Amino acid sequence: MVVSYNLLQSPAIVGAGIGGASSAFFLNALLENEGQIDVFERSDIGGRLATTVINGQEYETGGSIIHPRNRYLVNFTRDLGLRERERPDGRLGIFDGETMVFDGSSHTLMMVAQLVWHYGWDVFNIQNYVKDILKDFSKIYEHQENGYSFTTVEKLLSSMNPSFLDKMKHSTYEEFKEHGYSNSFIEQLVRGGLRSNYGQNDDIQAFVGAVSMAGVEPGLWSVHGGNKLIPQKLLHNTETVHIIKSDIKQITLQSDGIYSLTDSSDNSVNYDYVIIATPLNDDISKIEFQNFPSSMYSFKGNFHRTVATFVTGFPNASRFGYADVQEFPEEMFTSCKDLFFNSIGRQSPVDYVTVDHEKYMSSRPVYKVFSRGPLSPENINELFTQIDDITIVDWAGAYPSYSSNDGDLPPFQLHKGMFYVNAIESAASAMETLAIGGRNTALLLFNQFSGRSTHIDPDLTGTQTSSKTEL
Ligand SMILES: CC(C)=CCC/C(C)=C/CC/C(C)=C/CSC[C@H](N)C(=O)O
Repeated sequence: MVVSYNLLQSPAIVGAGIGGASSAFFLNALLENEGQIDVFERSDIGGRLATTVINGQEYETGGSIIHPRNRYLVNFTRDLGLRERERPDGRLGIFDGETMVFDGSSHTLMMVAQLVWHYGWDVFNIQNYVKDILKDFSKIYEHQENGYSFTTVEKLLSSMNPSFLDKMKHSTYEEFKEHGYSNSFIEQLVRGGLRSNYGQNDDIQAFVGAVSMAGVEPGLWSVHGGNKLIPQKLLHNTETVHIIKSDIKQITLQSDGIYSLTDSSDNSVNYDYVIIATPLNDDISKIEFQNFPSSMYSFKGNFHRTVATFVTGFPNASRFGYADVQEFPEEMFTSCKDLFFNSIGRQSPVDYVTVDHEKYMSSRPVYKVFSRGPLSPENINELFTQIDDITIVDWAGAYPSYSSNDGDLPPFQLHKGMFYVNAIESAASAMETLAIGGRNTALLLFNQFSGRSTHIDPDLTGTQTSSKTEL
């Protein structure tokens, strides 16, 4: 099919993280490298891709990781000439607030044996559970290859499998209980993973619970040099992208249907298409909407606060029942719902390489503690001894605060020519879901202005979409 289009103005993308960068990348491909895409980059770049420098070395602030079946992130990493970061081996432990209820070995086979000893067949069943969901989830890649786009998160999820919507209406605990998993498996491994990945407990909706379980599988990785290199290089390598360093504080709908973007210095620019790639939730968004109809979605949901406390020092081994600090696990999950911290993990710098392992082992260890609020000096002294440095990153907009029944989801299309990448975070917040949201908004914009209405909200249930490649 030949599509003719005439985009008179540059479209604007507000946000230069993974969602904004993938939106720009895919839109550029759809526009066949023509024209200009204005990307507004905030001055306070933080969020999931930020890094924290301690003692001259850079560490990932958030917990963002890549699953080998995250097609976009894997392809971006390869195509941008980036590579997987090497990682020192690590043991997993689970602390229930009193004692260590699981203490894993660093040897994979031994660890599997220990998991089976503790949790029985649940260990194998969870792998099949995640595999089955990932199989359906992967259908989105074919839909997007075929140029299909969705105006709502519900329609996008249903195109993968209508049952995904049901998962948003009950809790993770209920989901795994229904599937026959034991209480100890759910309360220790599932809850522990959720507390580490999303700072929340197993009472939140089950779709995010499933994504979190994909996030505790073996074989996950980050990018050498930092995950932030993906959006940075994506934007840099896309010739038609014009980066504007500016904080957009207001979007006004004019009487002629044009969107006027105003920044913190009161400069305004007009666009007929805008993609917003930053969370709009009331409690963290600084963007105000003017003159939009009252029927436009209102962003009442909150974002979850996670504090990352980097401690250079030694863990207080005896507090956790260890005779020696060497026995302390590299990654510690917690299973107690109201414990003052969510997880503790030994950190390696973003440029860690195995050949430097001895240097890494002989230097003072750096641990990252995730918690819901700031740790008190007593908290830190309970967890660590011989402390050299404490660096605190208060991450107000880590991921949405989920509930057990997330019904009212924000749409991808907020207004005729205004789209919203981060709507997808209401289903599950992860780098890959944001890349999918980014491509969906690029396709929506393109399909809309080129009149391809059959490619907007198609009913794909029961159809096997062809694998025809069409960006
Ligand atoms: C629906 C399922 C089971 C998977 C979808 C594919 C997907 C998005 C996998 C990502 C798994 C992952 C790395 C989860 C970690 S939690 C998110 C993390 N905090 C982040 O910010 O990336």
